[in-house]
Amino acid sequence: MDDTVFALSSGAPPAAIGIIRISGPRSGAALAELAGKLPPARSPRVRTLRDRTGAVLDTTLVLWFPGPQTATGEDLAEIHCHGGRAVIGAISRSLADMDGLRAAETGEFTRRAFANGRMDLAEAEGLADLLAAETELQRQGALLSAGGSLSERIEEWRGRVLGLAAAVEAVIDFADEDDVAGLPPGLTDETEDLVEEIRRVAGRPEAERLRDGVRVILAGPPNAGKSSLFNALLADDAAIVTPEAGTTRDVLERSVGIAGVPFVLVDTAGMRKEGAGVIEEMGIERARRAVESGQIVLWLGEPVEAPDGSIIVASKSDLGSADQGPADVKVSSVTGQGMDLLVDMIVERGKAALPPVDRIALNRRQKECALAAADDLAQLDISGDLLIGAERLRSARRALDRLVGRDSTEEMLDALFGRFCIGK
Ligand SMILES: Nc1nc2c(ncn2[C@@H]2O[C@H](COP(=O)(O)OP(=O)(O)OP(=O)(O)O)[C@@H](O)[C@H]2O)c(=O)[nH]1
Ligand SMILES: [K+]
Ligand SMILES: [Mg+2]
Repeated sequence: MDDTVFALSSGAPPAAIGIIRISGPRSGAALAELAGKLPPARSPRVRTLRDRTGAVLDTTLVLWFPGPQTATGEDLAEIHCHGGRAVIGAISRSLADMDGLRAAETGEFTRRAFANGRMDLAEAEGLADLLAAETELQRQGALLSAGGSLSERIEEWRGRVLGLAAAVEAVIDFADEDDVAGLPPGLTDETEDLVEEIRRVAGRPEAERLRDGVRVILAGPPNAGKSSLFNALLADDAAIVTPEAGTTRDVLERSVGIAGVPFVLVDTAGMRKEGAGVIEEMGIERARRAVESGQIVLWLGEPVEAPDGSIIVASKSDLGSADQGPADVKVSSVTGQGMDLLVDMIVERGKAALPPVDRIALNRRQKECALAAADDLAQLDISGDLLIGAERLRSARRALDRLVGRDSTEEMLDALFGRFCIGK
C-alpha cells in the first residue's frame, strides 16, 4: 500500500475538536509540511499549521507515530484541530493537494491494520460490532472479540490441532523404523475434548443476535391491540391504531434497547381466517413469516391458536372484558397495567436468546469455520490410515485459519470493512 491516506476520525463537525488521521509512508512528510517540523515521536505538541502559501490554517495539537508499532502498522500522524467545518475542510484540502495523499475509504485504517498483522479478522469483526454497539450488552459482547479474547481461544485450539498433527506426523516419519511405539496414548481423548469444546462454543447463540437484536413479534387476531401494545412498549406512536379491524397491513419494525438488551419489536397484521381482502391477506402472509423469524412471540389471542413457545398476552385488561382463557400476563396499553411484568418476561427471554456476554461468541461465519474444524477432528481415526489422519488435521487447521482470516478473500474483506465508517 503505497498511498498515504487521511480522514477525519472524530465525529461530524461542528464539534469542539476534530481529529484528522494520516496513515502511510508520506504521513511524516505531510505533517512536517503543515506544522513546519515533526514533533518528537509519541509526544503531543502544539503547532500552528500553515498551507503552501504560508497562511495560517489553525493552531492544533499534533502527534507523530512512526511505524510499524502503530494502530495501522504504518507511519501515522494525528492532528487535533478545532472542530469547525471550515477548519477541517481547509486542513483536508491542504492534505489532498499533497503528492501521494488521498482521502481514506470507509474502514481503510482498520483494513491496513489487518493487512499489516496488527489485528486479525475476528478482532476486526469485533471492532465493527463495538463501533455499532448501541446497548450495554452489545458493547460488552463486542469487547471480547475486539479485545482479542476470541482470537486467543482460536489460537489455543489451533495449537492443540498442531500438537495432534505433530504426534501423528512423527509416527508417519518413523513408520519403517522398529523402535517407534506408535501414537502416544491419550490422543483420542485429547481430540474428543477439543471437538467437544469447539462444538460447545459454536453451539452458543450467534454473535449476530446480539448485534441485530432479539426479534419480538406481536401477533394475534385483528383488533387484539397489537399496535397499541407495540406503541406502549416503544413509548412512541410509531404504529397506526384505529378501532377498525385490519388496520395494520405491513410488518412494522422498531429497534429498542430495554434494560440494556437490544430488541427489534415487530408489529404485524391481525390474523383472521376469512373475510380478509387481498391486501389484508398479503399482510397476514407477512405476519406468518414474521412469526417464524422471531425469537419471542407475544400472542394476543386465544391460547389454543398460539404458536408454540409464545408468551400469551391477555390484552385490554382495563376493559376486564371477555375472558381470554389462561394467559401468561394480562396487560392494558391504556392504563399500563401488567406492563412491568410483560417487560420483565421479554427481558428474561431476550437474555436467554443472546450469547452470554462474559463468554466468547462466534458469528455465523466464524461458527461455520469452527464446526468444519470440529467435523474434521471428529473424523480423525487414530487406529486407521495415519496419512488420512494427518490430512484431516491439516484440514482442521485450515478451517481455524479461515476463522481468524489467515486466508480471507477480498470479497469478504470488502464486506467487513464496508461496515466501518470513514476515518476508522
Ligand atoms: N381500552 C383499551 N383499548 C385498547 C387497548 N389496546 C387497544 N385498544 C383499542 O383497540 C382498538 C384496536 O387496537 P389496535 O392496537 O389497532 O389493534 P391491532 O391488533 O393492532 O389491530 P389490527 O392492526 O387491525 O389487527 C383500538 O381502538 C384501540 O384504541 C387497551 O389496552 N385498552
Ligand atoms: K385495529
Ligand atoms: Mg395493528
